[in-house]
Amino acid sequence: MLKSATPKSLRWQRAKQSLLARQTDIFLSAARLMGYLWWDGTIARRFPQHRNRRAQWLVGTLLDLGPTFIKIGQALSTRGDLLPPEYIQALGQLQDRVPPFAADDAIATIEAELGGSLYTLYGDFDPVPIAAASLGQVHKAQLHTGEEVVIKVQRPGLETLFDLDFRVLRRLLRFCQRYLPMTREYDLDAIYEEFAQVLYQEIDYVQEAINADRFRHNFRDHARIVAPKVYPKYTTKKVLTMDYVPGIKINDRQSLEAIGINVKEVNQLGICSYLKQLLQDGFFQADPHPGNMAVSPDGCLIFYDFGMMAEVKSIDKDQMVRTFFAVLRKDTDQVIHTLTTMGLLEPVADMMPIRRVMGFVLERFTEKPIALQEFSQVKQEVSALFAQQPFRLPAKMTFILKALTTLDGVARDLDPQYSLMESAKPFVKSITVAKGQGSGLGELTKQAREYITYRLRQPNATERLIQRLEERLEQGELELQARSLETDRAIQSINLALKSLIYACLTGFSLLSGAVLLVGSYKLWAFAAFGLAGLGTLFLIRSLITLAIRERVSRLVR
Ligand SMILES: Nc1ncnc2c1ncn2[C@@H]1O[C@H](COP(=O)(O)OP(=O)(O)OP(=O)(O)O)[C@@H](O)[C@H]1O
Repeated sequence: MLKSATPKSLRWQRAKQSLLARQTDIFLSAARLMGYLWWDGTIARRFPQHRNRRAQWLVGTLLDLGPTFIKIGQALSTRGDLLPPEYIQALGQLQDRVPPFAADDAIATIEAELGGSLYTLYGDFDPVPIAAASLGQVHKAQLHTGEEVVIKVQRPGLETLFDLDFRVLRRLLRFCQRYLPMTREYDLDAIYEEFAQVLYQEIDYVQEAINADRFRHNFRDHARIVAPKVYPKYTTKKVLTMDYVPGIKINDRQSLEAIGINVKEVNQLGICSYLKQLLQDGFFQADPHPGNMAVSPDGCLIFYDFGMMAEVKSIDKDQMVRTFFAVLRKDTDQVIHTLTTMGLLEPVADMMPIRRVMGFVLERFTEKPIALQEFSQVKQEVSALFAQQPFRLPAKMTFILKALTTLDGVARDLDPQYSLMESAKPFVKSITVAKGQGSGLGELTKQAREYITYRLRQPNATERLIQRLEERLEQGELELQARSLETDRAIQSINLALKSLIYACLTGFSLLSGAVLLVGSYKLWAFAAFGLAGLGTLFLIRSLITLAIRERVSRLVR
């Protein structure tokens, strides 16, 4: 029997899990996290080192709680809008820190699932896994027919643990909805349902095999995109056997450059393959993190993981060409129209916030890399979008956004200056020169002509400035303050006249009081009142003189 080092036991790896013990663990961790987030957001706001420590605590806790929570952490690692940057950075490491499980357990699963002893099934098997992920681990092996393969084996007891965790999470959700009013802002039920659906789909390797076949079929004419071939005879719900296709991790820029791979080309390949998946096939890999993509020594892009796929309505080539040129022209309405056709946006009564966010994205991000922090500038619009009832960002759109932001991170690791439009060009070229129905050539000619006219009609710098000001006024970013010199002068004169009136009243009242006090033999008080009257007279004279001078000057100016 093969032996391997048994890794340190974590809480979720206990042989028997009771609902109560699991619930206590999860509730306590959730309470601590909320406390920490509150503390970091208020009292320790100016101490990033505290947040760093807490972020490390969170990573440790998620690892300790096991696969369900590691997956939640991975999903959260792209939500810079929800968590502080220190947490985001720490959660990014979750991918590489999942401990492997014992080879004996992997072998037991393979034998139970495929119904035979290991060496009747495979010619060779390496007990040391080449990778360990949250849901399974990957062993290299060889079929009796000689093919080099990898076997992805699911972690033992994963489905039972998922069932338990999702029951506890449902209870946690009810608790939050009942006792924490601020959590009612989020549609927690929808998030829960979506998450459960995605995770259960991910632990079904038969489904993953079907996805992999479909993906391979879609890229059958693209020699530089590789998806390993699956062996259905050696595949079940918990065991997946596929061709061994080694490669260099896509974000390992140094190793790629060392063997002479052009990272710009890799970016182009990645972005074009995603555009094809999204627009042409309507079937895309929703989790493009660096562990799921690699580059072969001859520069091909390898996709490994087909557990998390999403479907969208594909669009025809004419519409694709139209949309591409609309992006170049920064034509917000056309782009919104395409997204609505694809079911990625739902039309609402007030489309202004959507238009503004889209305008912002087209203006800033088409020519240069996306900087997520720039989104803070349109945060108001984004929250306005969510506040709009019944506005809802369709779940698929959140998938796409997650996929695109992850892909963008990978692309930027490779080439910090990459340009989305530049990298997309080969894809646009490929759809326009493709033969067959709706080849897009006619549309391309029409769009290109319109684009040239658009470029020629581009306003000069001053016109652009005026246009921008107009837009900002329309969108309420600027308020117009009209001030006239004439009005200003009139207001100042009225002010002075009012002051004079007040001084006159004060003088009169003081004189009168002085006289009364004098008659009543309050000499001292009477002098004080006369003094006040004198002072009032001085001020009165001064403001009357100023008023007269102002009058003169304005008459002269006029
Ligand atoms: N066919 C293959 N050939 C060579 N290496 C592979 C193959 N499939 C997977 N690997 C290696 O195993 C690693 C994990 O694979 P994969 O992403 O499919 O596992 P996973 O359990 O679905 O992980 P996660 O869901 O966390 O992304 C990959 O990063 C890659 O290094």
